Amino acid sequence: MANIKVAVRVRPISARELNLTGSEVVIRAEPNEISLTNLKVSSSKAGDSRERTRRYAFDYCFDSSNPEAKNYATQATIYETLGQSILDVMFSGYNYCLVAYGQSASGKTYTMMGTKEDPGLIPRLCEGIFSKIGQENGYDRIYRVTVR
Ligand SMILES: Nc1ncnc2c1ncn2[C@@H]1O[C@H](COP(=O)(O)OP(=O)(O)OP(=O)(O)O)[C@@H](O)[C@H]1O
Repeated sequence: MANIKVAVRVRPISARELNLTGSEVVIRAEPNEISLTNLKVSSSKAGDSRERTRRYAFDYCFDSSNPEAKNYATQATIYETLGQSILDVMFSGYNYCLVAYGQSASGKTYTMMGTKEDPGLIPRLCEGIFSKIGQENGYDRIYRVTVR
């Protein structure tokens, strides 16, 4: 199993971005692939050396661009897909590092922390840690949880 996994999440277009002229790139997220279509490049590509559609593969791709869509990835979806395996690794005694990377306003804080009403990965993981400890039977293990 690879030691590093990369997940991409597509957030909704903001009102500000909608008003921007020139934001003519269409994003599609499949479970393991993101494709970006530059609408400025014609489908025939006549006289244009640029690719109209570029595809990028990742371990996980979450489409949170449209809450009405069937495949909309909620905060719970992200936790169920990533969080559970993180807990399994942690409870097997390994260290785990979770990093959010992306440009400003791309949704790092929303995904990691979320809101009070709809928490993100970190609060859900904290709950998961304590609920897993609570499920452990017997007194042969002592857990020490620290926040640094
Ligand atoms: N999946 C999402 N669904 C709905 N809204 C989102 C989502 N992701 C981000 N947003 C909204 O987009 C805005 C920017 O997100 P956020 O603050 O998480 O970005 P950031 O990457 O942490 O930015 P910065 O690096 O500048 O701190 C916020 O208003 C947030 O609520």
